[in-house]
Amino acid sequence: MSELHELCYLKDRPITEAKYVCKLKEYLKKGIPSTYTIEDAYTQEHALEGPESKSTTTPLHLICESIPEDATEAEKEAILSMIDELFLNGAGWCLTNGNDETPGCVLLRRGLHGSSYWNRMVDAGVRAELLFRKLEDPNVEFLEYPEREEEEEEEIPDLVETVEEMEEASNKKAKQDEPTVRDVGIDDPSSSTSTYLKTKLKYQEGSLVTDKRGDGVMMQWEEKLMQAGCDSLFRGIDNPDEATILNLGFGMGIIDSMIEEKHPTKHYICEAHPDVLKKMQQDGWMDKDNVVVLKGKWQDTIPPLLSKGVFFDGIYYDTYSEHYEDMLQLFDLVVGLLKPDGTFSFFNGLGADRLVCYEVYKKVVDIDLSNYGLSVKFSEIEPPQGALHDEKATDSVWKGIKRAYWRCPIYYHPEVFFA
Ligand SMILES: C[S@@+](CC[C@H](N)C(=O)[O-])C[C@H]1O[C@@H](n2cnc3c(N)ncnc32)[C@H](O)[C@@H]1O
Repeated sequence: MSELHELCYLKDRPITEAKYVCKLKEYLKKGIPSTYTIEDAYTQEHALEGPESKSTTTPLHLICESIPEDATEAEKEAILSMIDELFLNGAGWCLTNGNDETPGCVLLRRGLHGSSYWNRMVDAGVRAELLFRKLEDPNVEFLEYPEREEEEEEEIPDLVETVEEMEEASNKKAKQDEPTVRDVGIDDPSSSTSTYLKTKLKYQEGSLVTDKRGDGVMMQWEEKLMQAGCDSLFRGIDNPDEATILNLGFGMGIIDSMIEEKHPTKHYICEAHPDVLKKMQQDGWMDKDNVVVLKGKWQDTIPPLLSKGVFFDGIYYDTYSEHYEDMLQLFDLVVGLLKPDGTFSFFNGLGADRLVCYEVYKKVVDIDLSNYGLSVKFSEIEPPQGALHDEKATDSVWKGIKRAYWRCPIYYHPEVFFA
């Protein structure tokens, strides 16, 4: 094990600035990467060759694992400085160790959710996500690093990755981690809309799933979340008989049935999948006087409404196989279609496969909406216990479903309105 890793075990108490932060800065200045893992150190120490280890126990993981329960205020400050220093030097907030835990997950397991350490992880995630967006933006030009003078060159240990390598690695990781609106797996054919729309669907007891793989598109256990969504759409309306509502994504029609119970004047439903449209036809949705079914992708059917003078009291968004980028495009339409006192809400599954990512996206969404003069308020809803259990548990809601798309102990229900 390297000296850097030894330091991050925080064994020598009290933990002080002089003993720990200064030493850490020294190691980082020497060129030891902030992402140097104990697995890398082992491989180097034993001069091993072979495939690189996939698990990455970084210095941040070690610190999060080692924070003493009885740390004094001064010690906490020193530990936070160490975390800051690591982030300043490119440490990864979402790298996972052998137990598939990010540093934030380690804190959560240790009961440190909501602590200052936890907030540091979330803030680093938000910064990384916003920076990644800039790196991807073709309109942003980056200055080249100036060539260093020969004589100035210091000897750097061969552990150091080049800036390009570090950027490339972090970009690759960030792309993989870009959340979907509903968390579909990377290997899932439904992770692209065009493939999803060609995938056969099946309605079965309590869920709508893809026919062959059994991926959950929508599930009955989300009823409570849909009820919260429906209530939000009518939030600012005194008389529901004068309400115009838009729902994007019919699925099992759970939220649309709830909306209908409130008798809105006009209820627009946008749906793109042929099997879902067939079901809507069978169940009489096309024949309801107040219902307008927009057949096709919202990207095609909603923009024409902008020039038709249609405005909504409530807009709900819950699709499948779409990414956060799609949602950003939707915000352009929402600002044009929402009445000044209207409410926009959405199924919030952004990053919902781990709490730290979920909280990062909670902040990112807030920042993005503020660019449109919109504010978001989140309320907390407890998902049913069975949603948190794996499919072997008797009360699991995931029985027969290929992959759970929900793993958070709390649902952050969003209500968005003009600030
Ligand atoms: C998770 S379900 C919606 C569930 C719904 N909230 C409910 O209460 O039952 C997602 C729905 O969005 C539809 N969808 C996916 N992409 C779409 C798009 N680009 N435009 C319109 N509908 C889409 C899917 O076919 C699916 O019916």
